[in-house]
Amino acid sequence: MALATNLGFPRMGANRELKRLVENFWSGKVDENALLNGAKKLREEHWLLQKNAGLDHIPSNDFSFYDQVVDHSYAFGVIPARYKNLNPGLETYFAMCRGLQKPGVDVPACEMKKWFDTNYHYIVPEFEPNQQFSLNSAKIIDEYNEAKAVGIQTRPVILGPVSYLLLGKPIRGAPQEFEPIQLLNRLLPLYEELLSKLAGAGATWIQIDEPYLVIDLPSTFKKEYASAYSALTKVSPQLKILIATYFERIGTNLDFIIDTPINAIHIDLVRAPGQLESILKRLPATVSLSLGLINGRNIWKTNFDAALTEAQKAITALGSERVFIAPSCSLLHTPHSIQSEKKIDPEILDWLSFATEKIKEIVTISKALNNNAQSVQIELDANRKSIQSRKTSTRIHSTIVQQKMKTLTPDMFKRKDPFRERQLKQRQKLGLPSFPTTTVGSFPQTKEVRAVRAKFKKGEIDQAQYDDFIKKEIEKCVRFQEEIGIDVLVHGEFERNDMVEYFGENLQGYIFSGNGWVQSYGSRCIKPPIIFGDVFRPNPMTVEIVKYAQSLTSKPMKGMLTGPVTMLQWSFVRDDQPRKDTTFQLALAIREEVHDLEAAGISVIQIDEPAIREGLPLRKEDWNEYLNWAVDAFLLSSTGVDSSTQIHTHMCYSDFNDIIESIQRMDADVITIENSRSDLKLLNAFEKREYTNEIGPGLYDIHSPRVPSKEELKTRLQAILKYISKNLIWVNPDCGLKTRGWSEVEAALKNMTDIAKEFRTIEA
Ligand code: MET
Ligand SMILES: [Zn+2]
Repeated sequence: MALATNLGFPRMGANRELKRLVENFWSGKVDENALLNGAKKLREEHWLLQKNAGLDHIPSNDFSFYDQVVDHSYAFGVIPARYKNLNPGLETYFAMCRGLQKPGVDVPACEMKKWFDTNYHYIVPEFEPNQQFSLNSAKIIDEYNEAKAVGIQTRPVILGPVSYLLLGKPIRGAPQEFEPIQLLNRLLPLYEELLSKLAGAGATWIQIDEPYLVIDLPSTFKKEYASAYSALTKVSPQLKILIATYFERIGTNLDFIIDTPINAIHIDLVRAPGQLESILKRLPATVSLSLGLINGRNIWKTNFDAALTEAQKAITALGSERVFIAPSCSLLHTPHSIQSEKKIDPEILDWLSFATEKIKEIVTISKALNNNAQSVQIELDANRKSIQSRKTSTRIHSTIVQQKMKTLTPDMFKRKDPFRERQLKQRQKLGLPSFPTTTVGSFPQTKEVRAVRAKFKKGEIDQAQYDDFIKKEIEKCVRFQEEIGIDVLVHGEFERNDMVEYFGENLQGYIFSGNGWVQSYGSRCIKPPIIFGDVFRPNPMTVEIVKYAQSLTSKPMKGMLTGPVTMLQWSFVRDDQPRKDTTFQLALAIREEVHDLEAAGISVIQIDEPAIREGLPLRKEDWNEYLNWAVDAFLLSSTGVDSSTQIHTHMCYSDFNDIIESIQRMDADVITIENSRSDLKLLNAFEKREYTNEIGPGLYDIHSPRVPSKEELKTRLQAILKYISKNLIWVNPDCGLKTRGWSEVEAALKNMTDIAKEFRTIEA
């Protein structure tokens, strides 16, 4: 019998109950008990949902209040010294996630990074050379027991020791030669202890995630993997170990684990379908194969016929008792269910499948394999119909778009003049001081702003009333920026629910879910729009608003757009054409908007590409192909302007060292970047490779409610000056301010502009 299995379920709940719960706890509206009870209820709901669907392996410990990696650090006692004096438990835990300011305490948060190539963020573990680990297995064991108490035998999920160490970084000041992986032997005994506790509690399977197995690793890692898994497989004969890989092909890294006596391997057959055959040939007779056939990163229905063909290959080679049917990765990256989607066009809704539906797909595929197709004939027929309907729908292809794509010429991918000449023209036109100040775009999306938008969407107020409200917000925002002396202003993005959704709503080829939320970091969720067809721009999207904002001030007002690669990365995208083609369609639409903004008198235009790096393929050999078209797409969107028009771009959470040539090739006149959470090491790239254009390295971290002091900002700017020449530096926060409150923003930006002014005189 092929088993129906899952690797992880989204934790937020059908209506983001977890978000509310956690945020209410942070603001003191509910106490710890209510938080714990609410979380327990959610976990139970999710387990039962999977059980009732008919899954054989249901995950536990896939729940988290913030992030599974920080949970893991907490469980293994990897708590940086700066949090050691806080109250143990949730205070320490959440301080690691978000920092903590209270009387006598002021600790910043840990660094946050993107989880491989997803838009999920994890908290980066910090290891000391002399790291002492200590096991606090309560969460993992309790959740296992909790499920058992409602009659569900779960398969606990934990992060594997090698990947865990590789995800972390040495603490500041650690000797150069120290690498966290050197701690493996010290860490393993605690894993053994944990596994033995789980076995003692009755667990029969454990899922150990080793996503690093899909990354390029030197062959010396065979030693680490071998020592880890020969130790862990010895712990208990009754506890079987599944090693999960996902997001890419395992490739030759299979050698690292194939000789260890593990019981099963999970592979991602959506991202890397080509790996099935070679793995089937090499799999030892004692090892089962978990087939990641259901896309855990996208929302389209699985093509059952295609999936069954693949699964059948595995069954023929291994026998059905050695085959698991599974999602490609944890379903964490998909929304909860399509059940609450009332507004999506029924034709398109019929093509979609979210986490809950994917669970059912897994079960149906397993049944078709185990019982014979007739037992699920209705489901198979319905699926064939949906797949066919999507293939042949007239809503997907637009001849106008196809036509436009054929008329692209090479000069649509470059600026008219080189940077130095543009810089002169822009300086003449804009007349900015040295150390010019700006912000990354958004200002606080207050409760009021969101409430008014909700009213508008429900039809409780009309367009004119809504526009009026937005205009007032813009005016307040402009006045504030003028008052504190910001040089390049923004309108504040109050009209935008989200930087991608807003543009998607104004483009053809997109649809929107009402409730398709996916966790991004902590309690923050995003609702990726869905690109289902050819993209084009029927009308200008931002011109009126930016024109209005410009009319309020004599200072330059920055037009604010989301770039093509980010539009792609943060949407659920078509899987029926190459990503490049979709991105170029987006780029062309943005190019038209840039053109219209310039024609409306806007001389500074920012095209945000925060996601360009996260789009990088996980395997280095695939990088060039991606970078070529990604940079081309940005160029296509941004180069149709006069040399005196200043193009900005913005990126966050990126390590630029290895893609600096591509960033240079993007040729933005100014780039603002995030660098305040991850020290200044990001700036190495700009220093060493002599990046030529202007740069605004984020002066402070906007992801935390802390207000940076002037001293702090000054020290940071001084440090930045060591990397970047003073006539190229811009002064700005490290990202948009929409998640912050006004009082913090006012205080922080005031400090920031004061420091810029000070530097103008010192450095003049
Ligand atoms: C994640 S990058 C955000 C950029 C956007 N312009 C903002 O300020 O919110
Ligand atoms: Zn950003």
